[in-house]
Amino acid sequence: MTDAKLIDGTVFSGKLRETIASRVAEMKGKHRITPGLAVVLVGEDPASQVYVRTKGKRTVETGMNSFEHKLPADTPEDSLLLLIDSLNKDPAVHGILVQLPVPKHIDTQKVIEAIDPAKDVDGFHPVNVGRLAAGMDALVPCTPLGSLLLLKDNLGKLGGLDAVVIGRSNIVGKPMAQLLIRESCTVTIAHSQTRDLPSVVRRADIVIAAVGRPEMIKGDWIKPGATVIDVGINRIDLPDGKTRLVGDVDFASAVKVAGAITPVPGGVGPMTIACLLRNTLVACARQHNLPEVEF
Ligand SMILES: Nc1nc(=O)c2c([nH]1)NC[C@@H]1CN(c3ccc(C(=O)N[C@@H](CCC(=O)O)C(=O)O)cc3)C=[N+]21
Repeated sequence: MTDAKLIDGTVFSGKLRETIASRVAEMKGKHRITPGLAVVLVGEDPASQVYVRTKGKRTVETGMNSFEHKLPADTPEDSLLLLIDSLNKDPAVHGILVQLPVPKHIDTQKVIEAIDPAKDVDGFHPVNVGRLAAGMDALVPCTPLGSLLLLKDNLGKLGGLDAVVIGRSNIVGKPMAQLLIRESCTVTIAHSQTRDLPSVVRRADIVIAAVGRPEMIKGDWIKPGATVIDVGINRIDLPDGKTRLVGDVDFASAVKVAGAITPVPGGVGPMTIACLLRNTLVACARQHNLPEVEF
């Protein structure tokens, strides 16, 4: 059998960002509105710093305003909540993202609930979680949304397909399952207590791997021809002291069996950032009662 088709998230996200940039230009030209994204980082975690820098760069490239707020690791919870309140009220800010995880002395749920749901471009606020579950217009979490766009680009209509989502987090697993239900897939959510995970995965036309365990899902778990979306981003240590990024899927064995598969890096990761910009544009349009932008 020939190897699986590679689903190129770098190329696809680049095209998506070009589309977003042209809508932003139109919004600036026609309506004199520049969409703005505020990103808040608490602490100095090096991976988070790199990631926030990339987001800021992409935001500006797309023609939007980027507002970065870097706070020390010992920032009191109250100060963070006050900053969020001021961003909620700032008319130049249409989207707010607080980089997670936040330091342990800060209550993550309190932070999420402090963000105005209309500006919650992560889609983590209970109002957006509920709206997605109820099939209403919502701001949808970026990683599941990016994964869905890749699936639709590869498979077209998803109705009737068997999808298995491995992982039940609020950030990926649960919203991913909601999106797949909305597309009329038959959805199974697997997790650490699922019995005989390999045989559950073997049923699936669509496999979404979001467990956070390096290379856990093996090729012989995959139904031949299935589409595999690897959401995992794990940095592993190599014997020579260097590090390497790997997904939750054992790529070398899965690529022999799957019909199509996302690589890590260069798969879902870049789509997450593109969808963040997409959500900022959508949020901006809604806040100004402009016609919906559809992607
Ligand atoms: N409130 C919040 N929202 C988030 O969306 C959020 C967050 N907090 N905290 C951290 C995680 C992580 N995350 C990534 C997004 C893109 C890449 C990405 O573009 N990765 C590239 C390159 C990775 C590399 O080379 O390091 C790739 O996979 O090809 C990675 C990681 C969003 N997160």
